[in-house]
Amino acid sequence: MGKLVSSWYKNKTLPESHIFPPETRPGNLIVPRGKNIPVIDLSEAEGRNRTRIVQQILKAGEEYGFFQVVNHGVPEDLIKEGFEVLEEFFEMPDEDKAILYSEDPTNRCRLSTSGVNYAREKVHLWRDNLKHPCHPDLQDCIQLWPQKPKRYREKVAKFSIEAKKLGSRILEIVAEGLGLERGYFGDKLSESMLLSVNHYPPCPDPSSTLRISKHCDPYLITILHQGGVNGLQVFNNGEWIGVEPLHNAFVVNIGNQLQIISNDKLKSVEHRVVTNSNLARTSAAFFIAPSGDCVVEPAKSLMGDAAAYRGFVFKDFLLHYFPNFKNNQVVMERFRS
Ligand SMILES: O=C(O)CCC(=O)C(=O)O
Ligand SMILES: [Fe+2]
Repeated sequence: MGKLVSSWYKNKTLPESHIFPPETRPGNLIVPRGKNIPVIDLSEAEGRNRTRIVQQILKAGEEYGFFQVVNHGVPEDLIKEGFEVLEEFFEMPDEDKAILYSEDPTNRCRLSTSGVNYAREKVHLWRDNLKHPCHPDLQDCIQLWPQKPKRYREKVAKFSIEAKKLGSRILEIVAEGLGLERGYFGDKLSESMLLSVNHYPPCPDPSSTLRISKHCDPYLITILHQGGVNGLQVFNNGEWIGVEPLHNAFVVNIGNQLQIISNDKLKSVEHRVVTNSNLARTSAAFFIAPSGDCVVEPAKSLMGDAAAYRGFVFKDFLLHYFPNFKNNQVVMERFRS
């Protein structure tokens, strides 16, 4: 519990345990100006401009693996109240948070620090994290969630229902763009949803550590709200580009499973989060994922001459992903045909 960055960071210099080796330090934190991931206005998705929106999303998924959506239909006050309660959670005194602290990666609802397996890490990340399921059975999942702050369950339930709806809407658009039936992703391929809340305190030496080191998300698609503080960077054409925090936007990124199902048409792209010396940052990632026993494989109609991947059971993907996530090529190579 005392290991949470938020419990000890004040008035400290960066400890040895959080200093990255030179080759993976972020070093130069300045990202090129004027380079951004596409911003897509979803208010037009249901009207006569739908085809254009479908094309924009597909193009963004092919070129960047990332895009932002605005006018997405999730009510602003619901996002605001959801975020308030998530921030309040991390501001609670240590004794209130201690009940949920765990270093066991198999724990379904847990507060932790750094990466998935603290004990096995050589260097630790500058982040604390709260993770729990929100779907398929919300009522069942809620029983696992924090009981404090008092409004946590109510506000986060509302937020996660909306995030799931938005995810389903985007997956329908993606299916349409790929020439698949609209409900292609609707069943087992998107049966689960995990909420991962990152809290990153201000850091005394941003050039030597990271909030999250470079990785691809192993799931189907991620719906992320990055709060109002920057730090998220996406690797594109040999350089890191910043993802600007836009008022009332969600960031969407293609997970490894969507790259596989699309037979490499859509790209799951590496991203990382750099630290900041004066501001704390809280972000909420909703990971939409297949059920553990779901078979994932390239869609038949997208295989062309050959399937780029063999079929596998999703839980086997995760078993291979977590020990290898630092190298996306190694992760994906195992499942290539
Ligand atoms: O904090 C962020 O903006 C991104 C977090 C992220 O990449 C993740 O949780 O997988
Ligand atoms: Fe991520």
